[in-house]
Amino acid sequence: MSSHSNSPVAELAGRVDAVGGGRGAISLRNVSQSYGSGDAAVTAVGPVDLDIPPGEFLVLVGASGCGKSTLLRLIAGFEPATQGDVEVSGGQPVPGITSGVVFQQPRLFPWKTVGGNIDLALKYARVPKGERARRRDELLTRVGLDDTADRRIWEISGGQQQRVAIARALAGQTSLLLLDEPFAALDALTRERLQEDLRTVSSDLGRTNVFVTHSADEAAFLGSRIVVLTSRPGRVALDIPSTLPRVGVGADDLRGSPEYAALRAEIGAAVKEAAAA
Ligand SMILES: Nc1ncnc2c1ncn2[C@@H]1O[C@H](COP(=O)(O)OP(=O)(O)OP(=O)(O)O)[C@@H](O)[C@H]1O
Repeated sequence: MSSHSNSPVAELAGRVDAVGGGRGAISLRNVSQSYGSGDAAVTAVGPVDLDIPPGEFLVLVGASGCGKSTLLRLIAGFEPATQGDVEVSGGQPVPGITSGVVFQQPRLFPWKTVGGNIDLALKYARVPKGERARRRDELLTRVGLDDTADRRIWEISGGQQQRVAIARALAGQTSLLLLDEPFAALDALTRERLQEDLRTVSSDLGRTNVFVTHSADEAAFLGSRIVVLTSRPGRVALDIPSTLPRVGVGADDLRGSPEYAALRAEIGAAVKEAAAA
């Protein structure tokens, strides 16, 4: 078991979305995204074909500017693809409904308290008013932020703010979590701790995760499958299923294992090769 197997975030995962009916599945068919027109047109990504079954922890990795965030935005439904079909849970992606999103910066509402940020997410998730306070406290307890509901956002650390952002994403109880370099701005220790919590969460059945990163370390540690993108326009250069165990081994043991080292090296080499191609 991970050293954080009983962590609050892990417990929370058990409550998010029942498995079944293809919820959380992602299908990308011949998907491309371009910006601008004429000589100024830029194709950011594609064409990409990808099937992500429910429960997968897919890491998208590639050099800066290769289109990782663009692909994530298409899956979130923030913008329509210029070409191809994007389906989530068997239909069109709908922001805030078919997925929860965590960005590099927590993007919390600074004028609201910690609890107020979660309340708003519960409201958008159409959780009945009478249930919101209980659910909010439950979420905060389970991301390790007991007794912070009344704190202002600037009174808590960056790592704590990112925990609030994760709780907020989970408040919607979506079967898909999209994470765009969520730990990049954090110190190394906090980053490792949150990676461990997230990995433990993901080993619970039911939720699909798509996680964007530059880091081969992070990709090897987190992914049940790692997709390496080419340089812009990002296409699938390599699709690597991870054989690392997702439960039953501690984070330190995993990070110290030769299998992890080999996977990390394979990803690192593939990213370099794909960026140069
Ligand atoms: N709204 C937009 N308008 C014009 N160009 C865009 C837009 N969004 C992205 N691009 C371009 O598309 C390309 C891919 O950008 P994207 O942010 O998806 O890459 P990325 O792999 O996530 O980069 P990084 O790792 O640096 O965050 C870049 O060249 C970027 O400038």
